[in-house]
Amino acid sequence: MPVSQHSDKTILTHPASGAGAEVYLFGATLTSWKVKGEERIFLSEKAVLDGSKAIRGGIPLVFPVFGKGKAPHVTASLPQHGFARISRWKLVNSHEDSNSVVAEFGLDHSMISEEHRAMWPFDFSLVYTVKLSAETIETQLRVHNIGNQAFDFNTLLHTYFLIPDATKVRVIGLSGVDYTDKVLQTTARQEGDAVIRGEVDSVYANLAATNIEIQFGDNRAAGGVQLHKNGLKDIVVWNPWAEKAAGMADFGNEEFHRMICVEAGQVAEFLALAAGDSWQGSQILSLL
Ligand SMILES: O=P(O)(O)OC[C@H]1O[C@H](O)[C@H](O)[C@@H](O)[C@@H]1O
Repeated sequence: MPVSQHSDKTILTHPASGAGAEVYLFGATLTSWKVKGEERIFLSEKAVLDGSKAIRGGIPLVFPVFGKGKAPHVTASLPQHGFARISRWKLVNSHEDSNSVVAEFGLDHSMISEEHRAMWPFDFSLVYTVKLSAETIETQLRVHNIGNQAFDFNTLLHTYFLIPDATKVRVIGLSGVDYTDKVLQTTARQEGDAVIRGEVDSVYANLAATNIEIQFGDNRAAGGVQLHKNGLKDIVVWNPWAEKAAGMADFGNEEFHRMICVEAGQVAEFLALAAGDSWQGSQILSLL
């Protein structure tokens, strides 16, 4: 079966190509994308997969706040990155056509904990669609305001890429973009490709470009992944490096060498969604 449901996760298989993906219902977190015989998504060997905390790796979904909300904003008491990544979603639909296999996951206000509902009292519905094709995977989030009052939200497809060597990776497509460096607590303009030489936590705001490349070395021959984004203005680049990694219980001490997060979303500013309105954003990953 191209889409099979197990107790805790959904497995998508693209029969003609052998490509595959796995999505945990907890957080609708995609934890694996295999294409051309290789895993492309980083999942920590220490990731907790029992639903007791956010999954360390894959594509956690950030909603409705990025990082920790700040008073007096209504998101101030929510956990870091919101509740979507720590709520149990359900598989609402699956289908296939000649090119792709699709699974759709849903989360709405009736499915989140009482505690989170009290912290963020809006009526919403999220639909997350994962579309696996022979050489690409598309992940799309739709946000529906089904209540009678407007709400603000951030969202982010917090993608952890599995890479051969963090010191060699280049993130292409950010040159000339202003960013907030959360490590140095400064703002700057990116000149040239973004590279990793230590802890990186940068929020690039309002990119005109829609294609970002995660190139594994100095040229395309080194391989890599293209991230094509749609309706998502901002990009976050993150690598915790040694010291932060050592302080994270669910991240192996040496794992920072083989991962980079390049995260497409709406985080520099909140988006406002009027009662009855919907919004959508997506990314398509493909190999370079
Ligand atoms: O540890 P988490 O809550 O999963 O957050 C992991 C990281 O997510 C984003 O990339 C943020 O920019 C970082 O500041 C944060 O450390």
